[in-house]
Amino acid sequence: MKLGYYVLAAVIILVDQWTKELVVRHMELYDSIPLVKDFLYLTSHRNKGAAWGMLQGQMWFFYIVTVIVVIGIIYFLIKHTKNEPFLGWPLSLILGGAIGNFIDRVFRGEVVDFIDVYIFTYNYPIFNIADSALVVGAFTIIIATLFDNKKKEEPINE
Ligand SMILES: CCC[C@@H]1OC(=O)[C@@H](C)C[C@H](C)CCCCC(=O)CCC[C@@H](CC)/C=C/C=C(\COC)CC[C@@H](O)[C@@H](O)C[C@H](O)CNC1=O
Repeated sequence: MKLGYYVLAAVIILVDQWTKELVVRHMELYDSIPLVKDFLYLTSHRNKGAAWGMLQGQMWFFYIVTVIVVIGIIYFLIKHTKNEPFLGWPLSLILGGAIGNFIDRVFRGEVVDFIDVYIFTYNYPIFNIADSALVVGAFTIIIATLFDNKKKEEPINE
């Protein structure tokens, strides 16, 4: 149970909450500031749901899922990072991201989003630092697990 993992999660939460506070304080809702024309904008947005605005307003569902995710990750960080050290930091990213959005859901009743990306003509749903940490953490674990399984399947060369 490395303290470093919790520090990483705490840093994610602080950066996430700080950026959301800046957006709430200095931007009107739906204000949009182009950072990179046709690609990256800072757009003040709110979401009462999950990814792609799914399950709008189902706050209790989100509270329960987040608490389960957080408890599961803390359990994993305590139990499993001894023999699988590579899992520690992606779990911390997910932990920080989940708590970051949880704080919004509890204190604002909605999540503050502001990272507005256009991939060619597709306007990807506006997200935030917490979402980024969640997705990076989740993908890292998926890929690491795939590689890990692949390694186990490879025949041992005599
Ligand atoms: C990142 C998970 C979403 C995040 O989950 C959370 O909080 C967790 C801790 C609690 C949820 C109740 C449970 C997760 C459900 C899993 C899920 O949803 C499948 C995701 C797949 C993934 C494959 C790539 C898409 C990702 C999309 C987006 C993020 O891309 C970077 C777009 C984000 C925008 O729609 C933005 O408005 C969302 C808003 O900020 C609230 N955020 C959440 O609900």
